[in-house]
Amino acid sequence: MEAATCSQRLGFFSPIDSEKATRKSNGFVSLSRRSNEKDQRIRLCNSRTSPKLGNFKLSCCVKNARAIDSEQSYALVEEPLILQKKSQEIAPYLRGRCIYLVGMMGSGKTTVGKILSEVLGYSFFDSDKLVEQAVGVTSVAQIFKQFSESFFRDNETKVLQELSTMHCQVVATGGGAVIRPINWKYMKNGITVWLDVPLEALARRIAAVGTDSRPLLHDESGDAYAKALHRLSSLYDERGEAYANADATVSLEHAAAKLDLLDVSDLTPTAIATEVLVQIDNFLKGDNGTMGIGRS
Ligand SMILES: Nc1ncnc2c1ncn2[C@@H]1O[C@H](COP(=O)(O)OP(=O)(O)O)[C@@H](O)[C@H]1O
Ligand SMILES: O=C(O)C1=C[C@@H](OP(=O)(O)O)[C@@H](O)[C@H](O)C1
Repeated sequence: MEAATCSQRLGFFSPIDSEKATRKSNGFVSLSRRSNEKDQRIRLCNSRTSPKLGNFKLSCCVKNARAIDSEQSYALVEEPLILQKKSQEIAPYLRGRCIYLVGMMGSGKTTVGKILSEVLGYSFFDSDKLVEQAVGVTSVAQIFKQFSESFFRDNETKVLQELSTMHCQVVATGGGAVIRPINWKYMKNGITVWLDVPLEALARRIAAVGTDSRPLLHDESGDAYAKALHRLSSLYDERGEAYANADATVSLEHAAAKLDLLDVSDLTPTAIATEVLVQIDNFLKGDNGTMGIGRS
């Protein structure tokens, strides 16, 4: 559905091209227009978390509203609709195959994976959480501390083996799942997608949330961004080739360029989820020229 149709369907709003749109600091997107009598403002969904039209939280108020022009804001309103359209387009060709998101720590596997699962009607699993449940602890950090990294890796492989027998799920894998060839055997029962995020952006995200839950990055002292960037760089040197085994790659740099964005940080998780579906579609059509398995 086009955004204009959406707003028209709401019954009391003119087509979108006569409106102004902007994102609020709370993540909501506002559409506003000036009428002869008063300003009207409508709040649509939180575009970061609620891609489904059916989930739009709607409220309308009449007050003096300052409208800000921004082409990017129009895109934000339309993003959930574009995502939904793309998912409807490729769903029949997925035929229930699972989607495995791989990528470095902090690349957005969990955030984007949840959005994808919702729009595709799939279940969502975070393999780290399944390992925690299997071991009976509450954090991966605890597993590394009480047992060892190799104990964690063994359990990660068992979890991926179990998941590989299932259908209709999006799996956010742990950043290191790619290093064991046996894990690829299990993940290749579905479609694997690499979220390729520049290391500087990863370090910024991780510095913002802290490294407590990521034992391979945890360091008590020093500048969090610099430490994270340094450690991520050496992990990436070891793993870069392994990530490239994925069936499809979503390069945030390419995705940002496509949308005329200067910085990958301006890409919303919804836009990234859409790009995942675009790249899966290319893979299914065999457009990547090497491993296409055909859409039908
Ligand atoms: N597109 C994005 N833009 C900005 N921050 C993001 C984006 N995607 C994820 N994040 C943030 O980065 C952090 C790591 O994301 P997460 O989804 O947990 O990554 P992963 O599962 O790959 O480790 C979280 O704080 C999340 O909110
Ligand atoms: O890169 C890695 O080796 C790891 C990534 C983590 O998952 P996320 O990528 O979800 O942070 C988690 O599996 C563990 O801390 C090891």
